[in-house]
Order: sequence, then structure tokens, then C-alpha cells
Amino acid sequence: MNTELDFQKFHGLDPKALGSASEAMLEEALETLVSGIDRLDQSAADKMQERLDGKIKPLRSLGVLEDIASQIAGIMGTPEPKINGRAVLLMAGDNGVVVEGVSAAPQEITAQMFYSYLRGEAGINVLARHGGAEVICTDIGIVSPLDPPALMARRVKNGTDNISKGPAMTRREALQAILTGAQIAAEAIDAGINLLATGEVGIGNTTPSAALISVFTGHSVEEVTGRGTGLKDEALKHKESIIKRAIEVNQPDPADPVGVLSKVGGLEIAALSGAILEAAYRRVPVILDGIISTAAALAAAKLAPHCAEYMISSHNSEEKGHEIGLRQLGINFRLDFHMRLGEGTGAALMFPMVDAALKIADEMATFNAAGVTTGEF
Ligand SMILES: Cc1cc2ncn([C@H]3O[C@H](COP(=O)(O)O)[C@@H](O)[C@H]3O)c2cc1C
Ligand SMILES: O=C(O)c1cccnc1
Repeated sequence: MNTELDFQKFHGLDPKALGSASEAMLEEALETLVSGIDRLDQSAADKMQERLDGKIKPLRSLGVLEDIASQIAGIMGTPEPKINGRAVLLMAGDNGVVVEGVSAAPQEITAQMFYSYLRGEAGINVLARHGGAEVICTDIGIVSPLDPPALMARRVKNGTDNISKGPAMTRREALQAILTGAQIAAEAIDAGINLLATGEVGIGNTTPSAALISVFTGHSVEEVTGRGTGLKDEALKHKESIIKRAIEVNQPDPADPVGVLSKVGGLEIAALSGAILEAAYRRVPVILDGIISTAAALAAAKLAPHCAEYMISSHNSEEKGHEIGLRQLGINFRLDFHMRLGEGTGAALMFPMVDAALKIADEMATFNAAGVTTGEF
């Protein structure tokens, strides 16, 4: 993979020195990234729809497949888009709030699962392989040391702080996590990947996700808080009270998305926000997964409203709050699979769907070519 991004490509930052960049430099780079995100190319999307309307079928009878094909044409700025490479960007980080008992699972699972992803044996590896995609794993903030230490090269810090007591991280750390996520997306795109999906692992991360969704949508904590890895009723009530406290203690301002991420977010969530922004900047479609990636998407869309046009939804996670987040983004879910794993597993299921959508455009015959009678249908 090409890691030789030049300064210009990387929003004026030295891509090798994000860790030593000042807060002001990171802030400026984010501004460059955000302000470079354009609208879809509507004429390319319309031309794709014309192509599809010429195929031997009643108009729009392939529903969402047609929507996806037109969206990708608009994103890529051509009526004949091609997918050259696919990847799940899996961001791993720990969440200090787990000490409050907000997850049914112990914290060490984050690092243990990270090694499983690297070995290619987890749910996301299976489903990404099925979709012809690679999984690019990044330790953006696991709490414990990893072996070999090179695995920690992108780590911003050793887990977030407990959001029920104060901010998850400093503003500078949030900016670094966002821009690191953007950089990882940029490297993948430079290596030829032009379809991305968001994935994550981080025990406890449905807690900051619910906090973010509550802050960005205005819905109550109760409406957006779910059981995560499987909390029982009483523990769920406790999780809600912790999220309420986190919002009360930190007073996040929804008009300042970086501030919200730094106060009640997580490192893996911030990195996904950055990856989504970079995908939009580079005109690459990005498939969303469950509640955690949707929380990241809300922050990204708050920073750059047009970037929602580059998002392709996947499933409606069983986790409460996910659909509310998608609705706020103006996006409908596509799969109703009762999944609640995360990692990018729901998103990965969309790779074959996207391929199917573009194959319809490329391989299906037109009325003219097939000699089929046209009409008002
Ligand atoms: C073995 C295992 C593998 C996972 N892979 C993703 N998650 C998912 O569960 C976690 C979020 O749920 P909560 O907020 O309740 O901790 C995240 O790591 C998420 O990716 C997993 C969870 C477990 C236990
Ligand atoms: O919606 C998700 O992605 C999710 C739900 C529960 C636990 N982990 C992830």
C-alpha cells in the first residue's frame, strides 16, 4: 500500500507527522478537507438512470439497485462507474467509560479481537472476503500494548477517558483521530480502492455512540440507548444514566462536532468520521454499518452536510438508536437482518449488492439491442 501521500494531497499536513502537528494545524487541515467536499454530479447520476431506463424491464423495477447505481454514478462523476477495489476500514479503540459497567463484555476483548481480525478469522473477515474486500485494521486507541509495537503506529492514545467524569479526549486528540482516519482512507484510495465500508471494534463503544446520536439528533438518551453486547434490563437502565451523566458533565455543543466527539465520543468513532469525510472528498462511496459508524457519520455530516450524499446504508442494526441516526442523515436502511455485531459486518454485506447494481447497468440488454417492444412501462 502506498503510504507516500504528499502534503498537498493530505490537506496541507505532513502525513508522516500527524502526531506532532499542532492543534491549529490539525484544525486548518480539517477545514481544508471539509471545504473540499462537493455535491454529487447530478448529470452523471441522471445519465446512469437513463441507461437503466433503457434496459429490458419496466421503469425503476429494480428499485434500490437502480438507486445505488445512480448514486455511485453521481459520486464518481461518470455514468459508467467501475469498482476497482473494496475495503473495510476497521478502527479499533478502547473506551474509558467501561469502568462504569456499561458493557456486558470485558475490555480486553478489544485487543483480542484486533488480533483475530489480523489473522483473518472474525465475522468481518469472512463477510469482507465474501464481498471481495480487504479489511484494513487500525489501532487508533486500544488501551493495552500490542505486539509487535508497529501495530500501534497510528494510536492516538491508550483508550479514551471516562466520559461520565469528563471529556473522552482533548480537542487536539479528536482532531488527530479524525485526520488519521482520513489518512487511512486516503491511502486505501491511492492504492486503487474506490468502495469503502466502515467498521470498528471497541468494547463499550455503543455508549459514546448513543451519547453522540442523542446530542446530534436531539432525541432522548432512552430513545437511542440499546443493549450493546447484551445488557440485561437493569444494566441497560444504568447505561442510560451514565450516558445522561456524560452529557450533563461535558455539555457538548451540537454546533461544534469536533467538540462533541472529543467530549462524549471515542477514538474509533472519530477516526471513522475522518474516513467518511475523506471518502466524500475523494468522491468514493462509503458504506455505513451499525450504530457506531452511524454516530461517526452524523459527526461527519455535521461538519460537511454534503458528505451524506456519499454514504450507502446497509442494515438496520438491532441496537436501539441506529435507525434514529440514519433518519437524521436522510438515509434508509437496506437490509433487515436483525444483526448487532458491528465490525463492519452489515456494511460488508452490501459489497455484492453494489456489484450487482453496476452489473445491471453494464450487462443487461437494452430494449433496442434485444428487440423488445418498448412502451409506457
Ligand atoms: C467477542 C466480541 C466481538 C465483537 N465484535 C464487535 N463487537 C461489538 O461490540 C462492542 C460494542 O458493544 P458494547 O458497547 O456493549 O461493548 C464493540 O466492540 C462492537 O464492535 C464485539 C463484541 C464482542 C463481545
Ligand atoms: O450496531 C452495531 O454495529 C452494534 C450493536 C451492538 C454491538 N456492537 C455493534
